[in-house]
Amino acid sequence: MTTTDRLPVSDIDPFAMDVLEDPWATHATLRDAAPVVYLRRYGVYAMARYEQVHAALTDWQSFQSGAGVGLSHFGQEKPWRPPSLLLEADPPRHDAPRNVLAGIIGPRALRGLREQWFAEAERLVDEVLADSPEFDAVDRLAEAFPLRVFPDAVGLPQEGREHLLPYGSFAFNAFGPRNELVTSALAEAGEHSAWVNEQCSRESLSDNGFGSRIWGAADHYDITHEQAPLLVRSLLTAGVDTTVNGIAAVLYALATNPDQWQRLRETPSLARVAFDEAVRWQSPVQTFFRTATADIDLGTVVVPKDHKILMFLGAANRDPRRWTDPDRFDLARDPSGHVGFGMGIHQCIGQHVARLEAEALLTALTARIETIELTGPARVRCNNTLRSWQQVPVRIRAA
Ligand code: HEM
Ligand SMILES: O=C(O)c1ccc(-n2ccnc2)cc1
Repeated sequence: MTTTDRLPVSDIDPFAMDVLEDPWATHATLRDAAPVVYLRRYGVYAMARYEQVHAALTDWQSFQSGAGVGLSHFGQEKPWRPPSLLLEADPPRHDAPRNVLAGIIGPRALRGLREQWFAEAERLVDEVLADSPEFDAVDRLAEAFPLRVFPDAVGLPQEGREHLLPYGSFAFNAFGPRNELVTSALAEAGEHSAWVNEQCSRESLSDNGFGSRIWGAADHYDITHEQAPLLVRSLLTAGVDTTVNGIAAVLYALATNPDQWQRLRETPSLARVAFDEAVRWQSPVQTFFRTATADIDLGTVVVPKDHKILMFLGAANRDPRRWTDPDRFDLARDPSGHVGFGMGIHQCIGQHVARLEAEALLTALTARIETIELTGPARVRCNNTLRSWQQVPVRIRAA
């Protein structure tokens, strides 16, 4: 780390495979270096402390999303696909799409799905229990459950759903630099993208699902008919990979902290707290970028207009300046205020879907399983944005 005119400069590559595999030490280095560190390799300004990340997330006027929330600056290079109407938009363009989606996947809208998703979780856990007591929790639970409930809730046809995970994985890699994670998936990305785009059309979507309700919002002039397919695309991009890795995170947390698993079994109503504490502790979405709309004077540093700022959500969620014993997964903690779902006007609109899926699965598991423990090393699947799990091998003992 060197400091030129008080701006700490670093040659750290946060998108290197070894850092993506195990980011925590790099986060500590960045946090301890300074409130803002210039990453010379990418020419971006990194924030890893809770205070600065929270401030950037809640100041959309200075830290815009409209130039993209990845490394690429949409004003300087062509986006790989038409920009998101929510994630990659600022007010006022951001507002109507956000309000429409809030009405369709917000907490009230999900009430009708609770009973069905809880029943589906019980069916899945019964099936897993009927097989071997040793299995991969990523394959049998973290991937299986979201894929059982979410595509149906959107109103997708059965055919082609295998495109969802690889499409999402590519989209999350595409927020980062064009490294091997992007180039190695380019060939197949076109096919996944074509299927996803096709599902966004009105005729692809079954009645009364999230997708047809988005088209209904266009019929009521809440958004235009040109915007409707892009809103459906947001759901297809965001709706699976995120929850798969959020659920993998909470299963990994519980399998590696038996005392916390027992605490959850004694008090199953802690299921939602357990999920949010896992989102804080692992941060399934590790980073997002912003772009300076003007020279931003941060006291120690001025971020020049049009430069990218890299916000380390995962580092902020483990900042000892904000959290007591931050590296510990602890159900006694109140995790509210974590930035794992972002903060401010872009705060995750799908967090309620994610929490409901996790609550349904954890409730089914705590009722049926006495113990869950790791039987071997868990394996990370490197991704430029997601903390993604390849494998979490567990052994369970039925209750
Ligand atoms: C564990 C699961 C999830 C995590 C950790 C997560 C994380 C995040 C984060 C950090 C943001 C803020 C982005 C920013 O500030 O630039 C965000 C926004 C968003 N999320 Fe999620 N997400 C999850 C699940 C979902 C799901 C299941 C959906 C859809 C069904 C979804 C839809 C969205 C949308 C549309 C936005 C953009 C909101 C806006 O810009 O107004 N997310 N999410
Ligand atoms: O509009 C899109 O394509 C899009 C929207 C949201 C996400 N996202 C990230 C974390 N939670 C959701 C990803 C992609």
